[in-house]
Amino acid sequence: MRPTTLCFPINAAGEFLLGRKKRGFGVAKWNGFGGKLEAGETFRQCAVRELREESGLVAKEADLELVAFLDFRFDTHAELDHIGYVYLVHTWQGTPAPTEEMEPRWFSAATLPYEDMWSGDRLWIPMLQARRKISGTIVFAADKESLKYTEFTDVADLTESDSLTAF
Ligand SMILES: Nc1nc2c([nH]c(=O)n2[C@H]2C[C@H](O)[C@@H](COP(=O)(O)OP(=O)(O)OP(=O)(O)O)O2)c(=O)[nH]1
Repeated sequence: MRPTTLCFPINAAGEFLLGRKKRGFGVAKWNGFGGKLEAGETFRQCAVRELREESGLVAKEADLELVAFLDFRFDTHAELDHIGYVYLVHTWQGTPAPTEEMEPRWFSAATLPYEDMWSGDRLWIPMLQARRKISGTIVFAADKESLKYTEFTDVADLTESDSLTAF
């Protein structure tokens, strides 16, 4: 699968904006806003575009704080393997609006709906809430849902890799 981006808008109260996905990969799950890189796009361009398309929020590339690099692997479905860059978004224009793809809602840090999120999220999202920057590997089992293996490393600094935009 193509490389992906994922944005989590955070408001002044520290709440996370999540959207409940109405279609596609991860349907019915709550998640941040993101999707696959399009040809010729940089990761930040993709992140800004997906955030706007899925939540209605308009952010500038410079307002995205890169906080994680995640390597998603599928034990028995290698065609689904992909990487993702994760951003926190502190500044934007507009207000969250439901779209045909996503229904947005604010959640306090302590009440994220992990039971209706990707199964690895409860492991790494709290690291981001603790203001850590991480690089991680998440291996899903044959059911494409449960976790087979995870590994997370703190990193001092993160930069998008240009080589990953060639696909
Ligand atoms: N929180 C979380 N997000 C994940 C995980 N795995 C994973 O791909 N994502 C994110 C990365 C992307 O933002 C999104 C997958 O991309 P997508 O299928 O929605 O891409 P898209 O919008 O371009 O595709 P589509 O709607 O046209 O099918 O899900 C995970 O384990 N946890």
